[in-house]
Amino acid sequence: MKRLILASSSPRRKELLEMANLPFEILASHIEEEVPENSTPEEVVQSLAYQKAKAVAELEKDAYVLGADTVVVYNGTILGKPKTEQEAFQTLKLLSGKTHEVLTGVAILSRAEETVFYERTKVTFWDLTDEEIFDYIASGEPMDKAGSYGIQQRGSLFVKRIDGDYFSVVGLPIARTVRELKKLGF
Ligand SMILES: Cc1cn([C@H]2C[C@H](O)[C@@H](COP(=O)(O)OP(=O)(O)OP(=O)(O)O)O2)c(=O)[nH]c1=O
Repeated sequence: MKRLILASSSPRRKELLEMANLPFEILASHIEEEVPENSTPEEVVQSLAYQKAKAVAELEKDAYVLGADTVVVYNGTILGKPKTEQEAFQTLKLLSGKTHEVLTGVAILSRAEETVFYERTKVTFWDLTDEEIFDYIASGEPMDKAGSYGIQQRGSLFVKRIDGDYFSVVGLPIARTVRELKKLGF
């Protein structure tokens, strides 16, 4: 029986992986994430997912360890979690009425093998009024989320169109992840 560890403190990733009906443990790594310089957003999410999984894989040598990372990309720029409410406002103002991409990188590592991939989802927002943005920030929802919104909560009210895996926007492309786990013998 193969052991699977989710290297994440995200309750959303835990819930999504639970849908797979595979037994797993959780061991979050709390590493200092190092963003590789001069790299594309696709490389960044895969590298960060790898770093999160690697930190735990080094401690748990007989397990498969899954790490993931989600970013929002607009106009080639990565928009991560907002550091301040002002930054959340600027981000949401930027995304208003436009289409952005959400990239989630996933790494599954064991001593013997590794799989790293990413999924891209395009999300189009309605035009947002400043009042809508202020109210949303006051709810506290944007602060721990890439791109300053959560599509699974009140952020859903901003979404006009989505093209790609919804669950990848929430934090883990579960269908692809399960397919990759099956290839690894789960
Ligand atoms: C765009 C978007 C992001 N998010 C979340 C997913 C991720 O949890 C978070 C991006 O931060 P991440 O650094 O990817 O993950 P995390 O810090 O929450 O968890 P861990 O590193 O321990 O695995 O933003 C949503 O919940 N909904 C959304 O619509």
